Amino acid sequence: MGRVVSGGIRVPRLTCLVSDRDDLTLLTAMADVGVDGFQVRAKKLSGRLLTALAERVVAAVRPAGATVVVNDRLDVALAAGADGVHLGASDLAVAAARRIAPGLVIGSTCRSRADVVAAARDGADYAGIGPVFATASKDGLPDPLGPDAIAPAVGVLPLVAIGGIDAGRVGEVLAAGAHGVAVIGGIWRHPDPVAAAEEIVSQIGG
Ligand SMILES: Cc1ncc(COP(=O)(O)OP(=O)(O)O)c(N)n1
Ligand SMILES: Cc1ncsc1CCOP(=O)(O)O
Ligand SMILES: [Mg+2]
Repeated sequence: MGRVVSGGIRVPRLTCLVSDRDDLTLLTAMADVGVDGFQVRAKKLSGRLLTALAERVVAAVRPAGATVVVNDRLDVALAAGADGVHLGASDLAVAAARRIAPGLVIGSTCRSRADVVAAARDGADYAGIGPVFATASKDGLPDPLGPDAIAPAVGVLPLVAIGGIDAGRVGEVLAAGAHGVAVIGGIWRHPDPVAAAEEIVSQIGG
């Protein structure tokens, strides 16, 4: 499902964000139905516990070929043997992460085409663009960008849309030019998270 974008790096089409509060026993089933990316995002865990969580996620989904990225922490991504790291505005700078880890997948949070251009210049592999829609999963974000913000940012890096995305909204963000989507509530707050993930996979198609 993921496609090679450069240097052999596959940027996932569907990234499921995973925290320590989620049912980790479902991860292998999600990977088996086609979730090709997982992001370990547990903001309150110590480095040690976050590493243990990331190792568990890697063990659960790597056999199916899914990519695992750690949110915020390059050191944890390296320690856990993850494929990459997702960096936001208050994390290590993309350029510094790229110097330290030439072979890792690096994602960068972006809110505009200018952000995406800067992320590409600094060595990012993909841009996480959002929040596209309103989200209940994170406080303190700027107003939703709306799906119309995607098209102007296309053509620099693969865009992974995030924020309020579920199976019913995947179509419009992909039509706007997003390469993929990243999801919390649309999977984990669904009564059947594996079925919800499979439905998003089917909306993305091959
Ligand atoms: C794919 C993707 N895009 C954006 C984000 C947001 O990352 P960040 O700005 O670092 O905020 P937190 O997730 O750390 O709260 C993301 N995690 N993934
Ligand atoms: C971490 C983050 N950054 C922008 S939106 C978001 C949360 C996405 O969660 P959901 O898929 O439940 O809207
Ligand atoms: Mg972050």
